[in-house]
Order: sequence, then C-alpha cells, then structure tokens
Amino acid sequence: MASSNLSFVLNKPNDVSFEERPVPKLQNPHDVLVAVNYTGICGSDVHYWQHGAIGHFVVKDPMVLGHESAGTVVEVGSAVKTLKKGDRIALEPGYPCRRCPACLSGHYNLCPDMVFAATPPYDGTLTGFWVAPVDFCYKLPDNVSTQEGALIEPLAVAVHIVKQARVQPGQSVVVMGAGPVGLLCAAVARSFGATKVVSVDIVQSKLDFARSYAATHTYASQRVSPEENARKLLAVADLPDGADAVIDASGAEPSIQTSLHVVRMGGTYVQGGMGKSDITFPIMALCLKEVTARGSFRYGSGDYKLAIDLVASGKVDVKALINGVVPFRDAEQAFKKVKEGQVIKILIAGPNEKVDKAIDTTVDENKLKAAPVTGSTGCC
Ligand SMILES: NC(=O)c1ccc[n+]([C@@H]2O[C@H](COP(=O)([O-])OP(=O)(O)OC[C@H]3O[C@@H](n4cnc5c(N)ncnc54)[C@H](O)[C@@H]3O)[C@@H](O)[C@H]2O)c1
Ligand SMILES: OC[C@H](O)C(O)[C@@H](O)CO
Repeated sequence: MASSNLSFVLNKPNDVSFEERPVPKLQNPHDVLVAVNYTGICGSDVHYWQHGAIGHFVVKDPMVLGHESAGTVVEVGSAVKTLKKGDRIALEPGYPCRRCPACLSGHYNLCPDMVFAATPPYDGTLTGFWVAPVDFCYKLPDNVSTQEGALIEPLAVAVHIVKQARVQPGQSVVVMGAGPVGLLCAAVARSFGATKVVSVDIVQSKLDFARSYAATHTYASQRVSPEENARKLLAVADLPDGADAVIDASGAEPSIQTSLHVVRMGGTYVQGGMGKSDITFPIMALCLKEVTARGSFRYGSGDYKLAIDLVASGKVDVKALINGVVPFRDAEQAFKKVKEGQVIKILIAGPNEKVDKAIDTTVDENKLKAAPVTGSTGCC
C-alpha cells in the first residue's frame, strides 16, 4: 500500500501546512479504510481557511480541511459485507450518533452530535487515508468516475434542498445563486421534472454558464428593491403568478428578501444558502401568501444514493462543473482560485494520486469567466 498520509492542515486563519500523519486504523468491524483519491473544495473550507470560524464552529486546534471526497477501499473490517478492497466509493463525510431523537426519526443530518469532516473540532478528508463506517461509503457504478464521485457531496446537498422544496413535474423553480450548489439545485430540479428553472445571480458569466447547464431562464439581480427585482424576474421568466418553489442557494440577504416576493401564493421557499445569521425577512409576504418555508441542512436518508443515481443515469452532469484537478501539494493555490471566484469546482488529487500536469489555473472560458464573488458569505 502506498502509505503517505500527508494531510492539508489549517493551523489558524490563512496559515496552512502539509503534515505527514499516521495512517488511521479501523475503529470497529463495520469500518472501511479508504485511500482518498479526489476532494473538491467547498465554500465552507475556504471560509475556515480565511476566517477560522463559521458561526459557532470555531477552529481552535489545527484541523485537516476538506469534506467533498471520493476514494478507493484499501481495507475492510471483519463485519463488512457490502464493499471490498478496490471498490471506488463516494464518501459521506458526516457521522451521526444513530441514537438521538433526530437520528431515530430518520433525520440523521440533524443529529446534535454529528461528527462532520472539517467542521471543528473534527479533521477533514484532505488526507491520504480515511476511516469511515461502511454505510456512509457509497459504491460508484462503473460509469461514474472517481472524480465525479467527489461531486456527489455537493450534489447530495442539492438533492436535499430540492426534496425540501417538494418539486413536482411541471413546476417552476427559481434558484437564487449560481455557484456550485445553485447550479446543482437547478439540475436536480430539472431532473425532478420542473419545466421552468430560473437561475439568479449577480455575476453575468455565472448566469451564462447556468443557462448552458440546467436553467431554462436566467435573471441578473439588480440593485433595486426586493419587490422590484421580483417583478422584473417574474417578467423575464414569464411567471405572472409567481414561482411554485424558490430556493436560496446564495445566502445573500437581498436574494432572500426577493425570494419571498417571487414565490407564488401557497408556494414553497427553501433556505439552502448560509449567509448572515440574522437578516431582515419579509414576514408579511410569508404570512399573506401562506408560503411554506423550510430550511435544508446537508443531506439525509437516501440523498447520497439518489445523487449517485442521477449522475449514473445521465440526468445530472457533474463533470461539467469540474474546472481542473491539481496535485495535493497545490492545495493552497487551489484554495486561492476558489476564493478569487475563478473556478466552479476544482479537485485536489489525494497525496498518493498521480496527476499528469501541475496546477491547472486556466479556467475554461466556456465554463466560467473569472469574476469576483460578492454577497455570498460562505456560511456566516
Ligand atoms: N444548507 C447546506 O447544508 C449547505 C451546504 C453547502 C453549502 N451551503 C451554502 O449554500 C450557498 C451556496 O454554496 P456555493 O458553494 O454554491 O457558494 P458560492 O458562493 O459559490 O455561490 C453563491 C452564489 O450566490 C451569488 N450571489 C451573491 N449575492 C447574490 C444576490 N444578491 N442574488 C443572487 N445571487 C447572489 C454569488 O455570485 C454566487 O454565485 C452558500 O451560502 C453555502 O454556504 C449550504
Ligand atoms: O456540504 C456540507 C457543508 O459544507 C457543511 O455543512 C458546512 O457548510 C458546515 O459544516
């Protein structure tokens, strides 16, 4: 076994280092040891790197970053029946207690004792080897690459959000934000049968990509009142009665405010974006339209499986979001690219993975023109 367990460690804000750590050992008979092949960078990783905290999650001790990973099984525990050495898997990176009321009611994503990769104090997956319970490792079908496997995590976030929106065939869905999560929400909404999917952003190049990807319509949010933005958006999308469902995947206050004016009478609003903890929220629109408002946090029962099925069946294309793959030693540069808004999704190869070329900093112009991201705060 190639045995580098080099890890990408956040020591404190804007201070990262590479550290060779001991290869972890199986903790119980239902565990598997996974060689991490590819890891995507999430806005939350970048936020921890820059600020050292997201809400009440504060990095107090050095923490390995990363939680969007796929890899290859290298060892299985004695009770493991469903995976074997050599299987390629998508890693679900959060492990609930399995005993609390949330877990027992089937909402394990709400477990208060969740051990989630790269959410302090827990280390993340930007490392050589990772131990996981077998039921949180999902075998990838032959037609889904391991690189695509790394995008199952953000896709599962989008699956959970769109499920929360209860999207039905023939419905209209407006998605605020055309970052990776918003793009994937648009794609999942289409796969659920939504016939009109409107992507909204403040960056035109992101909207151009969204239109080529999954959106049937786009709207560039303007510096006008939420009511005025909503009026213009609904006109562009030809939705005179409002949208059946509105998803916020931006976390930006103006977009959340606009959403409540965009949703139809009796429609559904889902808060997927994580921005400021407290904002001014148009409760009168919520009340008068009898809007159903739901939150969405990570992913739960069936979401990873559905995400993989959507990719395997060709209903959602995650490959289109990958701008490049970089060697492990280029992890910090890759984080910089994400921070600068120059990529949609960049993958970091595991420390034991060979990557032919050095960091691919050239962004495919067809995917995204470099543009600074403002408004979305990456969680807090
Ligand atoms: N609910 C969850 O479990 C969960 C999981 C992962 C990420 N998130 C959150 O989802 C959001 C999206 O994640 P991402 O990785 O795509 O982030 P991102 O920052 O790449 O995307 C956010 C997008 O919102 C756009 N935006 C900013 N202000 C806007 C406005 N006023 N109107 C419309 N669009 C605006 C930005 O230009 C950007 O394209 C983030 O807030 C992130 O923290 C939530
Ligand atoms: O996709 C999972 C999310 O990135 C995490 O929940 C993070 O935002 C907070 O820990």
